[in-house]
Amino acid sequence: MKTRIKICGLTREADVDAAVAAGADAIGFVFYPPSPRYVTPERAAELACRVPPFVDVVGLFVNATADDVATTSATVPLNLLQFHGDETPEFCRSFARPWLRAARVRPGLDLVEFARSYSNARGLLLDAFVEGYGGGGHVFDWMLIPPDLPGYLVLSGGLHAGNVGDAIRRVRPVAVDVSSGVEAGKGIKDHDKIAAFVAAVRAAEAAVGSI
Ligand SMILES: O=C(O)c1ccccc1NCC(=O)[C@H](O)[C@H](O)COP(=O)(O)O
Repeated sequence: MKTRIKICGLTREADVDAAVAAGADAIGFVFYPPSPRYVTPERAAELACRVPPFVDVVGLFVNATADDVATTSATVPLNLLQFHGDETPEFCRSFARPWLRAARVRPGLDLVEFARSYSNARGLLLDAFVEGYGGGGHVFDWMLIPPDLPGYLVLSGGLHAGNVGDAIRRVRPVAVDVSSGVEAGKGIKDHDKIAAFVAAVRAAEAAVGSI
């Protein structure tokens, strides 16, 4: 089965074009001001105009106010909201728009219980537990992922062309998400790394599919 790909933290037109051309299924904009990948809703709206139909535009929030989420959602044509902070299930559900719940994985976090409490999410994005909430370029221990995790699993955290094949073979996520692993610098994507990442995903899914 196809492993879908989200490229996150885009800030430039050329990088949006490169992600789309490489075959990304989703691109992500970070609406968290402390992040070096932060873009304003107005900037994201400009960038989103370059995204063709059937490529999702994902808006990422960390403990934003309901007004900020609503205002951003009215400014940018977001297909999915991604909540990456401490947002409650009620908060996540309150925008009448599909959403992803990020879980910052660490020992002791009951991921099955976490997934059940966010059962209305379109998917559970498993990321490393890093300072600054995300975008850290760190791999968490995939052995912490329970085999009976309900819902759709999006694997994130420190992925790159060199490890995403192993990630797909071991975890079998429905999608993978990457930011640092395809960058030349924070918020500056490396187009060769994007292409290499997508190629590695395609090679791995072909190999898994043949098993
Ligand atoms: O990308 C950021 O700067 C960021 C900041 C705060 C919260 C979340 C953030 N990114 C969320 C993502 O979905 C990233 O793609 C994910 O954390 C993986 O990042 P990386 O390990 O750098 O590939």
